[in-house]
Amino acid sequence: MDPGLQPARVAAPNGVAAVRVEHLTRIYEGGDQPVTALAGVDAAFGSGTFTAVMGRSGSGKSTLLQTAAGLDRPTSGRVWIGDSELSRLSESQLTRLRRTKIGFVFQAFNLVGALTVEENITLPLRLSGVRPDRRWLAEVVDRVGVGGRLRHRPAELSGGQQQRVAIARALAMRPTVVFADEPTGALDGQTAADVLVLLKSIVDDHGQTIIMVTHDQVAASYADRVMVLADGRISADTGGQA
Ligand SMILES: Nc1ncnc2c1ncn2[C@@H]1O[C@H](COP(=O)(O)OP(=O)(O)OP(=O)(O)O)[C@@H](O)[C@H]1O
Repeated sequence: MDPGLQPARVAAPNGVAAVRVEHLTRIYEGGDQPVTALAGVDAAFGSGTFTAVMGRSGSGKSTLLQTAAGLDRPTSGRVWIGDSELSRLSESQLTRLRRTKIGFVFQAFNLVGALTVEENITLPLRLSGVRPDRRWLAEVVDRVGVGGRLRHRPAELSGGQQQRVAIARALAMRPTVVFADEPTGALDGQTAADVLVLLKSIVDDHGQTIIMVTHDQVAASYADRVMVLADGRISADTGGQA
């Protein structure tokens, strides 16, 4: 772990963390034996911070991301996105919150091949029926550097460009938090570095909050906090606890 890492800012200026999890537990039933993927995780992710979540395969990283992002319900424990506590929300409220407050970036980009770059970026807005904030969108497109490719299809772009489009799409709604699962896993070293510089600059310049799962120490070095999971628990954390 990089000893030069800065301690995380845990809370937003108004005292509300962008994301908070309390005693988060996820047990998968159904197999021969129940699997405890998360065993009571407590953590707060301050507004404007960039956290890398690391740990060996099977340590619970994806499960933490999925439950914190409201894609999966925990077995017990609670999750807040800003001041919304997810277990209090109905499925439709949760879907709305995911669409408006949360951005996702995945290893496999997950762009829609039949849509243009511009249509991909504005898809979350159309799905939520939200009127686009044209100035913000222009800023996002400019920031990720895909302005010259708006009418192209994803297949016409390089992997790095596709991931930049996915990042623009994740930011289109001005979400409270962006969850990124191995966002550079499919990219070569230089392209990965460019994408990580972009993510970091979005945190530094726009106060965006990013939680990124990665296996890669180099990728983690761009974050201002590194949290390590082992057997569903936090085994190391350069930032503050909840
Ligand atoms: N749907 C599921 N059903 C049963 N067990 C599961 C399920 N999803 C995950 N697990 C188990 O939960 C544990 C944590 O899995 P998780 O995917 O969160 O780990 P991870 O740290 O993200 O791993 P990797 O780095 O390999 O992606 C593992 O033991 C995994 O086998």
